[in-house]
Formats: sequence, structure tokens, C-alpha cells
Amino acid sequence: MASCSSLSFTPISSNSNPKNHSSSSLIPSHRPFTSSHLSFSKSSSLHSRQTLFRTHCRRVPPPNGASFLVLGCAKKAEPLRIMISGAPASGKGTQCELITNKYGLVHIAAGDLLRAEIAAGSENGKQAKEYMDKGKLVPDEIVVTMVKERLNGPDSQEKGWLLDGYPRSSSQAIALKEFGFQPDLFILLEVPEEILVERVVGRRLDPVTGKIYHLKYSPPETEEIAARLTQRFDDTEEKVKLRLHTHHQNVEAVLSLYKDITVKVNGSASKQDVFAQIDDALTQLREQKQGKLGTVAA
Ligand SMILES: Nc1ncnc2c1ncn2[C@@H]1O[C@H](COP(=O)(O)OP(=O)(O)O)[C@@H](O)[C@H]1O
Repeated sequence: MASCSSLSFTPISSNSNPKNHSSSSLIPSHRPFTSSHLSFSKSSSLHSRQTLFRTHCRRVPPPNGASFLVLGCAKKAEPLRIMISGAPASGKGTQCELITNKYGLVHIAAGDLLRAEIAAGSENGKQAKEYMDKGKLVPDEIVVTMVKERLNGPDSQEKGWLLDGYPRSSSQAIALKEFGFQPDLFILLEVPEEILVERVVGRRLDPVTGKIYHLKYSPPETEEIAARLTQRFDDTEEKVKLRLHTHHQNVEAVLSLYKDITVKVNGSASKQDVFAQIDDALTQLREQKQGKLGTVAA
């Protein structure tokens, strides 16, 4: 981060933890500071009340004896905080890889965290599997804490995050808000149901490279790879129908909480075209964050 050696700095964070807002107490009471001073003009709906920058300040004694605040010497745009949602096999995994490659965000996938618990044989994993086998949501007691811990990780705080498959219910969204995590953008991938079932049933994983294949649309390159491909235990036609049912039951409730920051993306296009839509939205968001890095004085 750039620095301004003569000033002492205190960060202002968009994380709603009140501890992180100590610098706002330096701002004169006759001019209350809210993030709306700095929010996006073009799409205020995207960022209605968020602090957009990590900024630094000090109290400067002016000639008339009153004190005022200088903001803007050493600033860094806040990292992006993105959520991505969509039905099973809507392409979240593929798009998350493209997004993280370009934007350097930490990818946090609720389903992957749960599968890791199952693989580790933990008590949480055992319980989670019972729900996942039925295509149902795993109880909040397990999922919420797991996701919260990853979001609080130093890498997520520093680089920003891409939250995949969470929240899937209004209670999960509310929990996130209570912990102080506020997304900038909610991406919804929309794909017709008949395409989804076909994608799921043909989906295979290469356990060696982690690469996802589709037996028809993206077949393995060699016989050797083909021989070692595995299928996710819940990627059968019967289970995907249950998962789709659960998705439809919950998606509207979640969407209603994020409607101001939702971008709907046509997920039935090619993966490059889907990414182009997402990339446009993220580029715009990042520019808006960076574009506001001018000096603000109070
Ligand atoms: N946020 C969540 N809350 C509860 N259960 C979840 C959550 N995310 C994932 N799961 C469980 O893990 C399963 C697999 O999720 P995921 O890997 O995201 O794949 P998909 O989106 O194809 O269902 C879900 O069917 C559900 O049982």
C-alpha cells in the first residue's frame, strides 16, 4: 500500500464490525460521515450504504483552531465481495474459476467445504452427508460457522471473496449480515432445467487434476483420464431433481434480500460468453470502487 509518511493512519473497513470503524469518531459531529458520501453515483443500488475504500486519516489542526479530518492520503480500494448463485450445474464452478483467475478473489464454495468435512470423516461431515444425499440443505448450525470462518480468514479479508452456494436461505443471509459481511454484488446464473439435468448426469471429476469434464460436451482427452474419472455422489438424475426442487424453494427468498445488487446472467451460453457478462459487471464494479479514490476533506 502506498503511504504518506507524515500521517498516522487508521483503517476504515466495510466489515461492519464496529471495532473497525474507529476512525469515523474523528469526524466532526456537525457533519456526520456515512458511506453514502463515497458511494457509487451510477448504481447506488449496488452500494447503497457501504464504505467503498480502505482509507486513512488523521486529525489536522487548521489555523482557526477547529479540527477537521483529512481523508485520502494513502488509500486502497476495498477488495471485491461477490456472491454467486444458481441451480445445480448452472456453471458456478466453471465461472468461479474464471473469476478468481482474473480478479484474485478467494473462492469459498459451501458445497466444497461440506465435501471436505465428509472426506475428513468429521461428525459435521457425517451429519451433512445425510442431508446432501437427500438433496436437502444442510442445517445452518453446520454451514454458517464453516462459511463464517473462511470469510474471516486473512486471505479473504485481504484479497476479497467469491462466495459460491451460500446463502441458500434467508436465515443464512441474515446470519451473514449479522456477522458483518456485506456483498457488493449477487450474481445469479440462470439456466433452463432440462439443460441442468443433462449437465449433472454427465458431469465427472478427475480426482488427480481436479478438472471437471462432461462425458458428452467436454470429454476427457485420453483413455487414461477417462478411466480414473469419478462422479459426485449426488450427481444422479434422481438426486439432482431433489436438489433442483430445493433450489427453487429457496432462491426467491434469497433473491429478495439482494435484489438491489443482483445481476442476472444467462448461464446457457458458452462459458466464455457467460464469463463475458460477469466480467462486464465486475469490471464496472471495480472501476467504480477505484474511481472514487479522490481526496475527501471534512
Ligand atoms: N449454503 C448451503 N446450505 C446448506 N446446504 C448446502 C449449502 N451449500 C451446499 N449445501 C449442500 O451441499 C450440496 C452440494 O452443493 P454444491 O456443491 O454447491 O452443488 P449444487 O449447487 O450443484 O447443489 C447441496 O445439495 C446441499 O445439500
